[in-house]
Amino acid sequence: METVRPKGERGSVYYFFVNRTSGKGRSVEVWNEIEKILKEKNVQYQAVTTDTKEEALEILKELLCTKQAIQAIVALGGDGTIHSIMNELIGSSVPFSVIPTGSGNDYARARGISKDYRKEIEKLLLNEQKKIDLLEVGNRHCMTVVGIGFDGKVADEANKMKWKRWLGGTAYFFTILKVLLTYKPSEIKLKLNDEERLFKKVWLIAIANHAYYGGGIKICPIAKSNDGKLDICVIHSLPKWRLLFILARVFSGKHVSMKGVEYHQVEKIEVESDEPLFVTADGEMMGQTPTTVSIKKEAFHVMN
Ligand SMILES: Nc1ncnc2c1ncn2[C@@H]1O[C@H](COP(=O)(O)OP(=O)(O)OP(=O)(O)O)[C@@H](O)[C@H]1O
Repeated sequence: METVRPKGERGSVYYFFVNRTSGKGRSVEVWNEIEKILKEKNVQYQAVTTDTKEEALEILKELLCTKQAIQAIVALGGDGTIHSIMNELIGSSVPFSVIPTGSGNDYARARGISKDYRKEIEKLLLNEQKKIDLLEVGNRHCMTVVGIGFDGKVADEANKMKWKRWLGGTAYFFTILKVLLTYKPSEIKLKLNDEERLFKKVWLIAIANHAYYGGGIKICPIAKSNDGKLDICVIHSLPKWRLLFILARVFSGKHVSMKGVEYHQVEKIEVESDEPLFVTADGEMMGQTPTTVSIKKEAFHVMN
């Protein structure tokens, strides 16, 4: 860790949490460039470079306990890094920011946060803040999308893949095709706010705060994190071959008008299934159904 003094409020420090494992090891390269900019601009900062989330969260926890004046916590990583840091930060008023260096970067994609770190650092130094909604799933929070069913299985397989980080977004695409060969749809009971619905053959349920997951899949194209709503996409009652047509249109978000696709906006959803299904949030495994997801309005302070 290195500290450089100061600009802006005396004693306020920007903390950069650099996940060495995200992307293709890109975080550290990007961090080295960012550090040069911060030194040029005489910005007060500290870097925390970590190989595991446990290590990062322990340091973050200690930092939040010290009452140190924190200007912002900035993550260099992908959606998994954002997920773990956000879950630790929630409840504090410390603002969060991200420089996307992961393989999927769906949070950044949805919010228009670019990989041009120079531009993002300029924005960061303006110190403008806003509050965004989060999804609450069990005792965790999610920034982007909760995936249940087929996509939960895909995320599980993709996370196990050693070569995921070398393929980037394409990793998810290949995994989708692999899971498609064996996956069987399930019977699902949904409670959408107070309305109960039974679906006989559900392939997937996506519950979104932002539009994208899986490295650019625009599953809930109109999802926004400032509307106090969960966007829900249910894909059901289709033969397997028709899923390929949906897949072909989901990257542009045009699948929502297709047969077998239902779209809802609610504040709370409860999901029960005839057999346990994987539940993921921000691409990280959360557990299995049954589960409840609700919106937490303006629950998180962000800077970009
Ligand atoms: N601060 C951290 N330092 C080290 N490892 C972390 C940290 N936060 C999370 N991790 C772990 O690193 C893994 C990979 O990180 P991340 O998901 O950000 O990168 P990615 O998989 O390349 O990007 P994306 O999720 O956008 O596809 C996560 O699944 C998580 O277990």
